Amino acid sequence: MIDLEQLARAQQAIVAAGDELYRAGQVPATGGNFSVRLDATHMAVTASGRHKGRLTPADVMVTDFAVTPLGSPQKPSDEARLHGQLYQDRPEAGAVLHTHSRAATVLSRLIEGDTLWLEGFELQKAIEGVASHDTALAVPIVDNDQDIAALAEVARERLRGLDTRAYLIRGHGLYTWARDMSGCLRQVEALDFLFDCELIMRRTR
Ligand SMILES: CSCCC(=O)C(=O)COP(=O)(O)O
Ligand SMILES: [Zn+2]
Repeated sequence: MIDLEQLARAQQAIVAAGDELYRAGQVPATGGNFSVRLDATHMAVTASGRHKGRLTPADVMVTDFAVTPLGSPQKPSDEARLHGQLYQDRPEAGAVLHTHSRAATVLSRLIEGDTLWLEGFELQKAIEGVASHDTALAVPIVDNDQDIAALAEVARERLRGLDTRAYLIRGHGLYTWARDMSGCLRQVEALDFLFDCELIMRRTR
């Protein structure tokens, strides 16, 4: 049984996140998708194809973590499986944001390996679990795939056993998760700042 007041709060949080992220250039042209954990098996997630800067609560639907809709005729985000999988595998995840910024898109293409290493930036501490600028922050990278089930399996294997709060899909964008939506928004902002810094440093090397 879904708690309807909790669902309404989740819908509001997702609508507000879309507005903030669109204004920040993080989700152009309907890109991106967002979710909030509702209970042990369900999430509130954006419906597919919506403009993320112009969401209303009706654009946020309930599915289980296997992406079966609950009481909605709408189609969930094409990438909802990636959200559900994170809630299944990461008990610490209360909210998940997927964004398509320029920096995430370009930097993930410039790196040939499967990891972006960020080191020496004070803002690394904005990521949950990071206590010092002095530790290297690893952001796993997986190759993009239009087959979301296949992409989900590759991401699950890549993340297995890692204490991370984010990964990049090459040429596509960022997934990040946190205890709640405000932590998740902070991580999107911090990671994108760090991606920008890394791009500038690579240009000046
Ligand atoms: C035009 S963006 C292509 C699809 C995508 O990557 C995305 O993030 C949005 O898909 P959704 O089904 O969640 O709207
Ligand atoms: Zn996407």
